[in-house]
Amino acid sequence: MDSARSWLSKLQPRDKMKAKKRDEDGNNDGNGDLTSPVDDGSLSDVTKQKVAAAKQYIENHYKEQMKNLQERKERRTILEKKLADAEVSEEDQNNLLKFLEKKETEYMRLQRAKMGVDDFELLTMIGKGAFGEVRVCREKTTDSVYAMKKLKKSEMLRRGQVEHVKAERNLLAEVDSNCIVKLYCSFQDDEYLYLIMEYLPGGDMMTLLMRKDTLTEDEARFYVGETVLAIESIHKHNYIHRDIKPDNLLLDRYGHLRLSDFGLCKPLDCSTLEEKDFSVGQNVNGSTQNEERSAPKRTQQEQLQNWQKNRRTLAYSTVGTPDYIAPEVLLKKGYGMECDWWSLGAIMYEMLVGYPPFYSDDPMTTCRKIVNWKSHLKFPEEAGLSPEAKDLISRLLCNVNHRLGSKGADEIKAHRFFKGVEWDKLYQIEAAFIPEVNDELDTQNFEKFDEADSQTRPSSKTGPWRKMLSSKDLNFVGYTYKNFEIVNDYQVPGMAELKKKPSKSKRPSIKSLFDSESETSELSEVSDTSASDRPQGSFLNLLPPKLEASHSERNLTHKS
Ligand SMILES: Nc1ncnc2c1ncn2[C@@H]1O[C@H](COP(=O)(O)OP(=O)(O)OP(=O)(O)O)[C@@H](O)[C@H]1O
Repeated sequence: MDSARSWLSKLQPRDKMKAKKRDEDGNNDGNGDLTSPVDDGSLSDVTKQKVAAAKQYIENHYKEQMKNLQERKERRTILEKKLADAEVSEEDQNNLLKFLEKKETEYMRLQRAKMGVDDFELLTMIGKGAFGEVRVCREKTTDSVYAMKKLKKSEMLRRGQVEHVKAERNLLAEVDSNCIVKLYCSFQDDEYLYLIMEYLPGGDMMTLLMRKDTLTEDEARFYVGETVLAIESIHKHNYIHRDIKPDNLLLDRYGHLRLSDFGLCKPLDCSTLEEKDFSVGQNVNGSTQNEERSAPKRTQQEQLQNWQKNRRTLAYSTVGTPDYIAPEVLLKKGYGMECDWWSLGAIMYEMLVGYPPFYSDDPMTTCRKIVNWKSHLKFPEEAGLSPEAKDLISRLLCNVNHRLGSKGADEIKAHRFFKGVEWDKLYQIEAAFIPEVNDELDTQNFEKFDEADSQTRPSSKTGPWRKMLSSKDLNFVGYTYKNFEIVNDYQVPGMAELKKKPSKSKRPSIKSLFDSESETSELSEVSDTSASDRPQGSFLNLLPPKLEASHSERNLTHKS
């Protein structure tokens, strides 16, 4: 922090000049000293905002620096240790250490280089949300393929989502887990924020469910299990997702699940409603519960068809779907991590029944049903759920106090629905479905989007929010980020090669000395290894013996 202070004191004279200029312009904001810690009420909002932004910038900068330094030290220690253990001549040892230092310097230079949208070739659109779009893209200098999520700043400001989008970036940058989509870098220009993520070509759970109608319990066990691990990993970092839904469960090329879309939750606005609005028999549209009850009861099949007809429209609408949101979140009563376990229950129900538990054609009615879950949670006979599945769902879709998971994910893992699941092997075994992916740009597992539609959208450059934006917009300070490991793999010539698996020769090759377990596993996340390179094992290993036969039969039809 000492260096932070000296950084600030260097800034002072120029900012004092700016403040003086503002004073002359009649925009007096007090003493004009940006670093003054005393807010005597004379500071303008703009100045306060600048101070906060500078503080955040400095904090991020030094946190990042410390992390880099630490990692650099660790890499050196690992190499030194490996060299000490190996039969390598002193000269080779020195050369390798020098080589590492040279590469480290190159990294630092790369890290300082500014990334921008022009560094990427934009390809097929694979997703559309309330705030922007997601596209496959290719980095021009390296040919590496990524997914680019582009978010409109004006939209973020208008909807008060700035903090949420920062949370998303922070979570992606902070949590390094197999279950979370990996962030490579983030940057911004005047109009947009950009997240460059790994491209997960397996599609999302919404698309899978729309293609399959329902999953078997064995298949659901696999996906619900991986979702449990994903939720657990964000909870461990003290994040709550609040908006877990099938659209946010992405599948990698091997069919394993990763959680995405943190912080951009857009719950239906029920803030004007109170519990009594949901409970006295009148729904938010003014129709009564009796009216709804008197409507002809749909069979499971009819309800499923109706849901599928409306599903995509709901997903791309600006309000989104409330179907998976916990009652306490809807009621804005204050909520904790348990709300994510409710969403898990709703998703599990949809996997097995075909539509979510509180589905209605009108989203506000869905909200009412969620809040009154006691009288609306029903399991259709036709769906034929096992008692274990019903029990788990019922223990997730219930009051916070009784909800499984409120004392940690282990409570859920221990439920009898998961009997036989080896949790620490879940991400290494064969997935329930292996997506068909023909090449790194294949987008067959995604919906087709109308390109013309995205280009005709009005530019925020002309809107009232434009005034608040500039590429140095204070609202978005601290958004820019680069993932060292990824830059490392792709941009430093020779480094990826150095991280390949050890050669089979008895004497370790110089290159193989760079290998470490964590490095190779990280590399396998992004490199083009074939499915057969994954650890052997099968989803069948997870299942209780009596379920195995039915699962393998289904595998024949689902896996091509
Ligand atoms: N890294 C990725 N790899 C592959 N597909 C992705 C990736 N990120 C997002 N998608 C696709 O884009 C869709 C929308 O992404 P996401 O939900 O993150 O965007 P959003 O604008 O925040 O949407 P929402 O309206 O749900 O908040 C996802 O459902 C998925 O199909």
